[in-house]
Amino acid sequence: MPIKEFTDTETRVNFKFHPDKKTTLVLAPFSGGQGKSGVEDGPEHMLKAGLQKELELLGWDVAISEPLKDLDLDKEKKNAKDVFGKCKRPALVSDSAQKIYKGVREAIQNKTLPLTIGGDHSIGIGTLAGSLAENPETCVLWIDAHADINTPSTTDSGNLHGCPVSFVMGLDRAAWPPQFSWLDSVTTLHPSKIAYIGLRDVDVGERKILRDHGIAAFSMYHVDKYGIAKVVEMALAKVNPSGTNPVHVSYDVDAIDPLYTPATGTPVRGGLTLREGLFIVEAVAETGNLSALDVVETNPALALQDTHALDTVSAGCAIARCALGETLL
Ligand SMILES: NC(=[NH2+])NCCC[C@H](N)C(=O)O
Ligand SMILES: [Mn+2]
Ligand SMILES: [Mn+2]
Repeated sequence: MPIKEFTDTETRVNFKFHPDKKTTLVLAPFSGGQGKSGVEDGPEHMLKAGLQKELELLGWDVAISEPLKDLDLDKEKKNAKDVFGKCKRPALVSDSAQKIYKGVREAIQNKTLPLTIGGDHSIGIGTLAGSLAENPETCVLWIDAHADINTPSTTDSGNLHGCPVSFVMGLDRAAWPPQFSWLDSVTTLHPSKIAYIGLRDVDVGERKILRDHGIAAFSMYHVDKYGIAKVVEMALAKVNPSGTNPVHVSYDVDAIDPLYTPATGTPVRGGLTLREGLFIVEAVAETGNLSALDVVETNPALALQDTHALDTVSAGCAIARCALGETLL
């Protein structure tokens, strides 16, 4: 059978929340949620790799939004006073997340699917809050080696990219840096509406939070035990039992094994194969319920050789394409 070229606008996938196939690439070149610089260059690398054109070839109309355009990241990161308890750079992280929140809301209001490219995972505060503000029914798949659900009380590192989920859930509100109060006006994410896939490096405090709230957490053990197809099915059944709600996928490239995505700040061995990683978003695409996607933690500066950066960036682009229906044509 000849290989079909991806120029059709008709696909077997029906994006129920985006039947017109319009997306906004929300660029989030941000690194304040952790200590390593270079992760802010993720969006530029993915664009240089041709992401926009690739999505257009899949039949998507692509707009670009740059909510952090006026941010002087280097200058803001030097502000030594931006600390609250153990939390590093809360003012910078909160301000940037709020800008991304507005960008994501605007993308949804324009009837486009927000595809946010990071940047470190602290931007997930903004993207999830944006999705929830526009549709409180939104459920979440968090694809990651880490749970990113530390609170200002439980975090050891003080890096806010390890905390986004707890903020969006409104956990440990009393310990929040004051800058995050804008989140109070946004519907919080209910613990029954998030499932993790790919976990293998979860802090002690995070384990307790996951257990206490009965959060669906599929670790690499479950991937090995059940296979990735069954795991995605179980995760979706848990967060979206009716199958009718929008699904926001927040994808940390470190969920995939560092063999395939080495250029990332907190790599953990024993991860998803590249195919397992892509299968997750293909399966979500197939449900037709994808409503938003984040691809985060690509840090080309951490490559030890050229292929490391290329592999990581191309995996990031592949996640975006597969989520938007490439392999289901
Ligand atoms: N988005 C990430 N890569 N997060 C890594 C978090 C690591 C660790 N659990 C922390 O809180 O610091
Ligand atoms: Mn991670
Ligand atoms: Mn993460």
